[in-house]
Amino acid sequence: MTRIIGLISGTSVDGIDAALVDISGTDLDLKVELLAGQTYPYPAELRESILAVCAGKAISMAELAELDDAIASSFAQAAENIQTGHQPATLIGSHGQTVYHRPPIKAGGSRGTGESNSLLGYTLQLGRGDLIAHLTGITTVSNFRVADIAIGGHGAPLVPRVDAYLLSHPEEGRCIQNLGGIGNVAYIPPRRDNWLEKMRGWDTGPGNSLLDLAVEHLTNGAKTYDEDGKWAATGSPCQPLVEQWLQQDYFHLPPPKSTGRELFGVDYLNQCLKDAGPYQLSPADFLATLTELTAASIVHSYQTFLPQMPQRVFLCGGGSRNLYLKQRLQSLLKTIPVLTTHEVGLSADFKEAIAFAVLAYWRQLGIPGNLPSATGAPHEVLLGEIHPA
Ligand SMILES: Nc1ncnc2c1ncn2[C@@H]1O[C@H](COP(=O)(O)OP(=O)(O)OP(=O)(O)O)[C@@H](O)[C@H]1O
Ligand SMILES: CC(=O)N[C@H]1[C@@H]2OC[C@@H](O2)[C@@H](O)[C@@H]1O[C@H](C)C(=O)O
Repeated sequence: MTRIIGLISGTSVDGIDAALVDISGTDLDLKVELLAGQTYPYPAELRESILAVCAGKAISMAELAELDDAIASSFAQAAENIQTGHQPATLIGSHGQTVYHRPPIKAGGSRGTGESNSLLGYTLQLGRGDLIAHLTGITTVSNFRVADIAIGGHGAPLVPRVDAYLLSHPEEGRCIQNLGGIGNVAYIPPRRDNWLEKMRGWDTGPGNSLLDLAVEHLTNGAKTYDEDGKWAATGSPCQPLVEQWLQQDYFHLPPPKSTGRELFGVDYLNQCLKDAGPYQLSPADFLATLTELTAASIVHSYQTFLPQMPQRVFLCGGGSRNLYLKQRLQSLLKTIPVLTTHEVGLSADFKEAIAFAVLAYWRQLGIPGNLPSATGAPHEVLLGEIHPA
């Protein structure tokens, strides 16, 4: 058994999710016990700087270096805090903070952002692992995405392989739907025959990113999200707008595929606001319409790209607390029950942090972490760079 800390700040940039876990086994016998989970909000100024860079602000190399180390220090502090009252951990898996993600393009294809001709993807997670290792005195694995990207994969999503071993079922096909800033799905067929090869995974598109940006816009920054989806629930979706927005290229791109705030960010929201102009929607109707787009884009992607629909859908990530979004997903999925991973014993809030603890553990054991059918990489590969303390 190994005691490990998993750390991630996702595309919502709401803070650092830290999980302290005990891990044993390797794949089908993999066992994870969550001892502590906590979200540590970024200092407001640091969050602002990160969001500005994510939105495309140009900064100098000196500023980049400062940002990298400010993030690493916050991650190290989160690792220290999560161990309070527990026996110390011997390993950290730190995802870091994504500030840029560019999916690869197939020859002759387009990634939809039209900014480069190179074929490989590129991704940048800040919060350097060697500084986290130095500050905590704990060996740290970081930079998980780059090895998959270097061989032609998207480097995302990476959690599906962990989902496979923690959430597969002998008879039931399952979708594990993360609703972070960006949404992503892992489809796990029943655990028989070549079930792992039959798995699928991809980024479904917006999770909370458009909703959060809209709430910030509509409240002049007073609120950052719609708690439990209460505001949106008082509105009604504008169906013609949803249909129009569903025409967007990304939703029709076959998986494997990945995306980020580069696509579903501020510019995207501004276009949505523009499109909504002629309909004169109330703020609640606008939020309900964005929620409907989020739910419908997810369900359409299952209907279009899965070999068969799952028997149950399990939500995780902050958006699983948005009851209106959950209700819309349930309504569109009709008889397929929509639950949360919490209901099958895995924290819906800390699953991503737990996953990076598992990926660090696999890296140390020499076990590959990517699932080629989800990242599009040509083969399995070891993920992460090890920084000894
Ligand atoms: N009670 C709640 N009601 C509605 N939405 C919520 C609630 N709690 C959290 N959220 C949403 O969840 C978001 C954070 O989710 P999460 O931490 O899973 O995202 P992330 O890890 O940053 O993203 P990603 O998975 O894309 O990397 C918040 O920005 C907010 O929109
Ligand atoms: C580049 C990047 O940080 N991608 C994130 C993002 O947030 C959700 C979705 O887009 C997913 O692809 C990924 O994170 C999770 C942890 C993953 O790799 O599975």
